[in-house]
Parts: sequence; structure tokens; C-alpha cells
Amino acid sequence: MTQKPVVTIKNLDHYFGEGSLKKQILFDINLELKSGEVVILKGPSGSGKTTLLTLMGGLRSAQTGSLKVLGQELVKAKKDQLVKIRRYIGYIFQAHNLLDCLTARQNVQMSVELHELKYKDEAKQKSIAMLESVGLGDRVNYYPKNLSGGQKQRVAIARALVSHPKMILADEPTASLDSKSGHDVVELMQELARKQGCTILIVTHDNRILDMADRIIELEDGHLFEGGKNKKALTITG
Ligand SMILES: Nc1ncnc2c1ncn2[C@@H]1O[C@H](COP(=O)(O)OP(=O)(O)OP(=O)(O)O)[C@@H](O)[C@H]1O
Repeated sequence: MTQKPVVTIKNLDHYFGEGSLKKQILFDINLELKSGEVVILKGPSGSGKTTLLTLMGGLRSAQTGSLKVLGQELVKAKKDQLVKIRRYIGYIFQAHNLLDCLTARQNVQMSVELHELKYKDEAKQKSIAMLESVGLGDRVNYYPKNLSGGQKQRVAIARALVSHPKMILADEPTASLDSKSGHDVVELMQELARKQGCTILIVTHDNRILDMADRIIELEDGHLFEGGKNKKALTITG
């Protein structure tokens, strides 16, 4: 496993609101995510987890400090730079966000076609192969309404991984699943991501999946700590 940083964050602060309503949400965040790592980010509701995830994903503008994703500085980055970085990232959310009017295969294929110019048939075969690798080979033509929660989440994983992202950002991917499906879904993400050498960051409240991470980090009131009993503020040197 190579240990090149995929994300390097130094002294990152984040604020919402303006003037007298301005409120600091993230305080002096320092973090490094390496290639192929599976990291879980936990913390109480409102501690800033989603805010940090969306900043790393180029889904909102970073304001102060430094946030580098794949070597690209995102603090004060222009919109088109954020759009560019998003091509290298796969997103998985709690509410799987599948399009109901498309089959499992079409949902996955849409992502292939957005990411690369492919002949339609090639994109279709690639999507079917990806669905097979998440155990849904017999469900490729099913619409989301005819799939279980776990199966829908597997389609979302297939869609996120089909374009070989460098990093997967998953926000509460197991929240709507029972314990066994939740474990299976994370195991699958882990296995596929390892094969592709892709980094995974999972935001979760779900204590049932904590054992699956290489590393656990924790946010409390906007401050980031290395997880575990003896919590230590994260610092990066050099
Ligand atoms: N767009 C916004 N404008 C203003 N405040 C916001 C905005 N988004 C989030 N916040 C505030 O920022 C803080 C952190 O929110 P965030 O969603 O990042 O927390 P979280 O740890 O992901 O919470 P949860 O576990 O409940 O999803 C909260 O106080 C929230 O109210």
C-alpha cells in the first residue's frame, strides 16, 4: 500500500454566516488521509462532521488555512477547480440518492458517462460488471423501488466506485440499514476500495462499524481528535 497523502489539511477553520451572525464551526483542523486508508469520522450531532466532509469533497468553498486534495489547494479555489477535483471523488450518502426512474444498471451507467466519454455499450458492460462485483448481478434491471435498503446502498457503492475514484466520502452510509446489512455494506466498500487503492472516509454515528476502520478520528465542537480513549489533538508537522 502506498502512503501518499490524498488529503492534507493544515490549520483549517470554517465559519458559517456573516457579520454578527458569523459562527465558527471548525477550529484549527489538521489531518492527513493516506492512499488506501479507511478512516471513520465520528462525533456528536452538530460537531461539524458533514461540514468537514463537504469541504474535503469540494462541495463547499474552504475559507482559511490549507486543504489539499490530491495536491490541489482548495482554500480559496475557483468553482471550476472544485468541479475538477470532484471527478476524482465518489460520494455515498445516507439516502443513497438513486434516481427512481432509472434501473440499477442505468443509475451506475450514468456515472460512467458523466466521468468519461465511453461508447454506450462499453459503459453498459462496465456498469453490469460493477453491479456483479457488489453482488447484484441478478438485479441489474430492477428499479430502486424493488430493491431492499441494503441493495440500494450497494447500487450507490457501485455507482461511486465505477469510475475508480481516488477517494470515497461516505456520510452515514449505514444509517438506514440493519446491523448485518450495515456491516456487509462497509465490508464491501473496504474490499473494493482496497482493490482500487482508494481512500475511504466514513462519517458515522454507527458504533457497529467502528471495528472496520484503520483509524478513527473524532470531532467535538469543531475540534478534531485522534479517536480512542486517550484522545489527542491532531497535529501535522512539516
Ligand atoms: N449551511 C449552514 N449555515 C449555517 N450553519 C450551518 C450550515 N450547515 C451546518 N451548519 C451548522 O454547523 C454546525 C455543524 O453542522 P454539521 O452538519 O457539519 O454537523 P454534523 O456533525 O455533521 O451533525 P450531524 O451528525 O447531526 O449530521 C451545526 O451547528 C449546524 O447547525
